[in-house]
Amino acid sequence: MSGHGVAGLVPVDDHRRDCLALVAPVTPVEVGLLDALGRVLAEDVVAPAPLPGADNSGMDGYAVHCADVASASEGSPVVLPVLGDVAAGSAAPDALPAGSAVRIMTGGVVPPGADGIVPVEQTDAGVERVEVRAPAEPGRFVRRAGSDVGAGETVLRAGDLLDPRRLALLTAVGRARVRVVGVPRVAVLSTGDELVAPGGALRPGQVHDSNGIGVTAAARELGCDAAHVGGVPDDPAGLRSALAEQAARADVVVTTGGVSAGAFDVVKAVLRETGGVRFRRVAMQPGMPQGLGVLEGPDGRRVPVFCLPGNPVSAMVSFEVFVRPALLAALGHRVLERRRVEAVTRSGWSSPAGKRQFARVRLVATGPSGADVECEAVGGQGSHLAADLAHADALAVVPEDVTAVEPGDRLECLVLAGGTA
Ligand SMILES: Nc1nc2c(c(=O)[nH]1)N[C@H]1C(S)=C(S)[C@@H](COP(=O)(O)OP(=O)(O)OC[C@H]3O[C@@H](n4cnc5c(N)ncnc54)[C@H](O)[C@@H]3O)O[C@H]1N2
Ligand code: MOO
Repeated sequence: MSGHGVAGLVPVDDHRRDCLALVAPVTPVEVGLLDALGRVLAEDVVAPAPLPGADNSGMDGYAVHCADVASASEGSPVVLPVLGDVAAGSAAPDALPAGSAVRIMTGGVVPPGADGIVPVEQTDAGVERVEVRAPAEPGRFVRRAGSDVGAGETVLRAGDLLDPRRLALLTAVGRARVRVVGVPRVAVLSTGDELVAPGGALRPGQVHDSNGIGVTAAARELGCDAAHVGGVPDDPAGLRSALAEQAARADVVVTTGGVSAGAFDVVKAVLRETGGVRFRRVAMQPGMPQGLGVLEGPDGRRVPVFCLPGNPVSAMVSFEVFVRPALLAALGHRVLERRRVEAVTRSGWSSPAGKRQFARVRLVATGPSGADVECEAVGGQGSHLAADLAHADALAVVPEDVTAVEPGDRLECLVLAGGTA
């Protein structure tokens, strides 16, 4: 324990570090380029040939010897015979003799000997002979071989995130497939006798299993192959067999519920028996009770398991703070953090002593340029207020030693996906 701790509570950063230590990037796989979108590159990519592959024209016009058209002007054009056409994709043209021109299109290979391009707008657009009405500058509008990428140049490195621009670059250097970090299979087990599958009719005391959908969707949003394995009743035998099944096939297991001090907190009871899972109280609100560890699968498989508290806001915020970075690390990402903005709060609220609070806030862009950000609390901070979480743009981080947030205070906010600022 470090810092201003409350006895028995594990600091948020320590728990986060322990969660990250449980995961490693998934074994790489080779995929087609469109399947690599949003994935992390698992190899360095070297361009085998230069880009462009040859000197080519940057304009539709005529390739010429610049010396031939040095005197050309509107009033006194130079007339040259046109020996042929070079389109983008045409075979490499023959050398251009002095005193002649070829019609060339953007991307067409500049014939050897030609050292400049006259754009078609500065000519009469002739087909057999052309009237050139302006001089050409040597090298102007010629896109040199290798000016974009040199042969042997490393264009992307292992660890780079593949976005559309990078997929286009990989294609340009000749790739159709690429090695990327694999996708973790994430199994989400929500637990509780009171849970009813989405859309099911509720008897008094029952709730719809919103954590199952919320946590599974949050894992999918990152790019994981996540499945909601179902609401598991508070029955030790049933939970044991559900966990054993997932330990045999999943790469990461996430449970929700059953980790506090209740008489039926079955996740804690069952996983404590295995010895591979620790339960602790983390110095945060919401999300105090947490479990983490490893499930032993067949053939020595070791599957990280994260046990999140059942309260709906606690489950989602715990995912955000602990599981999201761990899954991003499994996906090979370098950046594991949400974007942070500093915001001046318009409203005040209380925060528990000795706990880092992740408060649901709405962000408001202010100032003449909209670059300043203010925030205000969305509703209360109770762990059952799931609608407020759904309406929040960000989680404001209230430090452990702050018990009252006052209007005008400056807070660091983790910007959530779909937020407006
Ligand atoms: N005596 C104590 N009671 C509680 C403590 C404590 O330290 N001592 N901690 C509280 C805190 S903090 C939290 S957070 C919760 C965590 O409880 P569990 O992880 O054991 O979760 P459950 O008891 O199973 O459920 C809590 C709450 O959340 C609802 N829930 C559960 N799963 C779902 C789901 N999949 N979808 C929607 N809602 C769900 C459940 O119905 C309960 O209302 O414990 C406090 N208590
Ligand atoms: O700390 Mo529990 O996670 O809110 O209410």
